[in-house]
Amino acid sequence: MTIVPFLKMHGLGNDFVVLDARKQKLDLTVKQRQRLADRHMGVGFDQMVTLENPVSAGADVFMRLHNADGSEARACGNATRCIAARIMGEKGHGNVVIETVSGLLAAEAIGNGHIAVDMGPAHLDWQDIPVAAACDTLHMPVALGPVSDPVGVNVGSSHAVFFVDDVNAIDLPLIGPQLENHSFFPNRANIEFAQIIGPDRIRMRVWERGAGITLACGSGACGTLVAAARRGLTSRKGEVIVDGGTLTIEWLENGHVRMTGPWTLSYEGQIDLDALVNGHG
Ligand SMILES: N[C@H](CCC[C@H](N)C(=O)O)C(=O)O
Repeated sequence: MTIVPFLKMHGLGNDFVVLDARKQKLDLTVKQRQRLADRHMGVGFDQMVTLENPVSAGADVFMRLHNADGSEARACGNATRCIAARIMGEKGHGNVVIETVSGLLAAEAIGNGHIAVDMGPAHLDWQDIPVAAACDTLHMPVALGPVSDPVGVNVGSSHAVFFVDDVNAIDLPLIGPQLENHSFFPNRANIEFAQIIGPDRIRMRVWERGAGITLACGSGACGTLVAAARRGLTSRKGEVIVDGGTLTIEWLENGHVRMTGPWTLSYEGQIDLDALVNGHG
């Protein structure tokens, strides 16, 4: 038996299983993660977060991320707010630094249960997305059915943002997976569809790399605001309205992206990981 501290947390309906591996090492296989992610056989999640002891000085915790398909994710905005809130509770103060494979993320409690996170710099070069061929990421040569000409942004995770007239008219389950796995994205990509509502408001829906349709994607909201500002469609600060709620995103003058929004904890307990991931049937 491997009894592990277990949390179910949510950022605007983007849902996470949080396993605490700070006292005992956890090393799940891809198949075991997929089993845990299964909403019928396991517990279900968009991303799984494993908390580990930090490596870098100044970090309060290390956050490792995996998608529902078992693959590793390099950033997750919604999970970062959840973990920041959790670690703030542990430490008893409102400023924490979360370490990830993509770097150190500083988070701050700003009241009303909201957390602001510096998601780090928005990377815009084609090699940073990454994409298969040299291009200006402001206009990437990708098209499928009714959508074309996305903007590429890497905010720890890779995003391709397509601007559309009506996000509700997009057949996400049809074109989402084809774009995620498009040959132009050698490491796959998160795919956002964005509709400009006003100079500081964007409606966005997402097909997440490794997780499919989710109700929200924090790094995707960051990428979307940066893409819109680069195209001159919005200012550098605005609200991104996803299916699960609203995030405030600001592309700071120093090139970093600041994301502000809520978090939720719905369950706290322990699980027998062996029984759950290996199954009985
Ligand atoms: N839900 C996450 C995004 C996860 C990105 C992941 N799907 C990948 O890059 O593989 C968020 O709130 O930012």
